[in-house]
Amino acid sequence: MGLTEYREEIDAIDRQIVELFQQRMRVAGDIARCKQETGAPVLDRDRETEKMRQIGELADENMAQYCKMLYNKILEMSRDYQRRLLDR
Ligand SMILES: O=C(O)C(=O)C[C@]1(C(=O)O)C=C[C@@H](O)C=C1
Repeated sequence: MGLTEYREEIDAIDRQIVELFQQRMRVAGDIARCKQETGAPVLDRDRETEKMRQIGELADENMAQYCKMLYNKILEMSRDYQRRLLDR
């Protein structure tokens, strides 16, 4: 495979990432509305700790560090989106 084919492969992967990321953010929005009803805080430290542990388990050993960096960012954006929706 050459550069063009590799880039096409990356483009196809990015289409999936964008779609899945948006799906995840929409579900985070649904969770925000649940939290609004119960008055629960946006940040759930225990859930995030467990999530980061899961990610470390799911990832290949040489990718775990990068997957955790990615999820730190994803969780930050998820909380940001929830706070924006809830206006808090
Ligand atoms: O599980 C929740 O309570 C969520 O709000 C979702 C989520 C996530 O994006 O995974 C976001 C914020 C919380 O701190 C924990 C997890």
